[in-house]
Amino acid sequence: MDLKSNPTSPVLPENTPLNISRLALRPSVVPCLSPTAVFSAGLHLTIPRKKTGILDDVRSTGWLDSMKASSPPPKRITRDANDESGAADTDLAYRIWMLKYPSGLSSFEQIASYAKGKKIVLFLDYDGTLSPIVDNPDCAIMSKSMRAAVRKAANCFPTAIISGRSRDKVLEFVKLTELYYAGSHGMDIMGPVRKSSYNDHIEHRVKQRKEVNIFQPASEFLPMINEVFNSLVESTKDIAGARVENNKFCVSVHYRNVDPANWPVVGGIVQDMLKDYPRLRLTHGRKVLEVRPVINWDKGKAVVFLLESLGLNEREDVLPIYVGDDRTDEDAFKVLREGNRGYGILVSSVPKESSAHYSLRDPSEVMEFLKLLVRWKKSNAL
Ligand SMILES: O=P(O)(O)OC[C@H]1O[C@H](O[C@H]2O[C@H](CO)[C@@H](O)[C@H](O)[C@H]2O)[C@H](O)[C@@H](O)[C@@H]1O
Repeated sequence: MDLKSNPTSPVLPENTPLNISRLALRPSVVPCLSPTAVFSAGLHLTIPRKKTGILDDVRSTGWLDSMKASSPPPKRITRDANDESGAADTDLAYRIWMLKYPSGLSSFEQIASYAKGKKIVLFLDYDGTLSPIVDNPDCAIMSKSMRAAVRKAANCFPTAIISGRSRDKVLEFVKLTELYYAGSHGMDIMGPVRKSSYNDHIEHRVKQRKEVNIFQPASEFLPMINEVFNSLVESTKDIAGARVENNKFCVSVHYRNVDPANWPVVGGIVQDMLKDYPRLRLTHGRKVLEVRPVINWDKGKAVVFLLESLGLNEREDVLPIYVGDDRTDEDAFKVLREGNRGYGILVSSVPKESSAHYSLRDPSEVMEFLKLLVRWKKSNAL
């Protein structure tokens, strides 16, 4: 079948570029405060605009600015006197940002009181949430203590990992069979066996002596994704540090280790390639360009699908909690916020505009949060 010209449901009618404006950073949360930053009565910061920071507003320009803004700068190890004041400004901006996105740890009592009498369902992103961001994607190993925390959480609550990675890769990292897994940004779901309105795309399998449903709404894109993967490997092979990852139903083009002077070259290669594939689109992650099918499917849809498969969708007595760090997690945060269904928790060490309700600074805080949930569940079961 010629996928370049043959749309099928749930494929969108036309190429839908990333809506950068909805991901835009508000000037009031940019962390690089100058001494002239001004407070207004409503704890609002007025920050003179600078066009040099990595967190510059991404609305004004296209994909290149989006690439620059895609990940917080690495933490400095040494600081001079000026850096100290910069660090204080950054910390202040973070604390102000937390008024809007309170810490999931310090607000735990509030979350727990809302969860009382409800069944919690946990959704966890992988990179940047369960494992710290590292330079080499193959080395994003999950710590033993994090694995233990996830295992304990999964013994208390239905738990799913929703990742941009291929499902096999994320299972290889996490190594826990008691979870549900959604790879390729939710386009490859291994979930519980139950009736669902998505029957057309569901395949029933037995895996590890367990009956599971495999849901792959973009399965017909597989040959195209492979073709694009091979072509991107070839066209980026001479760019030092560039790395192309096959995530089964999407392709990641990493530029974290590419000299920033060459970012436009990487971006240009991906943009040029997309011209030949109008049924693929580009999204941005943390120092990564993601090429994926233009289908009406994302991590938010995957959350709803899994809730439905578990028989827990749209129930007053169910509280879904989604923890994630990336732009693609925003689709899930939105679903939870818009339907007033549950809580999104953004993992970020820098202020970011988000549809999440709460925040956690880094994976170590995610682990603490999971432990608190388990402790709370056990003390409530007594
Ligand atoms: O949805 P996620 O589980 O967060 O996956 C999103 C992407 O994560 C990985 O890339 C990111 O983490 C790498 C390891 O820390 C880092 O080197 C890279 O810069 C980040 O973008 C993964 O490699 C991608 O394929 C995923 O799409």
